[in-house]
Amino acid sequence: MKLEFYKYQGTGNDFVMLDNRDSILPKNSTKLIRDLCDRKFGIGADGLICLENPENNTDDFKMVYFNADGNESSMCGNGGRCLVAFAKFLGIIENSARFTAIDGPHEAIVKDGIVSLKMQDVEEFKEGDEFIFLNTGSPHHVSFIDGVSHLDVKKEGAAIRYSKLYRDGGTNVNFVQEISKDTFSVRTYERGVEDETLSCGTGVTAVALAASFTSKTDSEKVKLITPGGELSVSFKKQDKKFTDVWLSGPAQQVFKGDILC
Ligand SMILES: N[C@@H](CCC[C@H](N)C(=O)O)C(=O)O
Repeated sequence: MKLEFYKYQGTGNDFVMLDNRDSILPKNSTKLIRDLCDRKFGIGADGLICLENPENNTDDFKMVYFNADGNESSMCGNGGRCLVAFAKFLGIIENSARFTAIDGPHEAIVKDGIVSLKMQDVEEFKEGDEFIFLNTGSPHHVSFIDGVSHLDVKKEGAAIRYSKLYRDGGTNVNFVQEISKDTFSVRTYERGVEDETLSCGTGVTAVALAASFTSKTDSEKVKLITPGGELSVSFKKQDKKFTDVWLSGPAQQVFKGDILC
């Protein structure tokens, strides 16, 4: 079988993109997706995303996300932004989009190469010993530390992801250092990739909200510096509830191809 694919990246979080409106991806493709995402034997990516037909009259398309391990997972913020750029490339949308992902409906705007994606409202925070846990479409453990650039993120992230705190579903883990009152440096260990990725959209969203929740910032627009580039998150905070949450940053097509599988 020959599969046509596109490769996208958003601040270095990279994805195989399939136009699956005609169901080109066979059902139960866990091994195939894992093989396509393999960096030595396949295309190489942190995940694979299918653009599918919308399930209602108001959406432009539907998003289905798989981690590099081949399993369907929760929301991917950078992947959602890349999918919007892909939908624009395919001529499905112009400069705005509405779509549904596993965590519910999303809106997006494309302007000057920047894709801004509206994320779900957040009002549940768990405060632990030197960490905050919240769900921004995907689960995130956020830990504010010093010396983030020297950290062994794979080792320390895996220890938290597999700890008894998160035994059932696991979690993504973000290590964060404050640079200034509205700027934070973030490195993320991603569940389902089981390694550090260059950037994580739901992760930096969690970091921005956690920084505001813990009064580390009083700004409603936060800049996040990841190893793959810069993202921003804006929101409205009312007491401990966060609404109108937008994740913004670049999303680019890297190449297209056909792969035999
Ligand atoms: N890279 C993503 C997060 C993808 C989901 C995550 N690996 C999980 O399974 O929870 C992002 O940009 O949000």
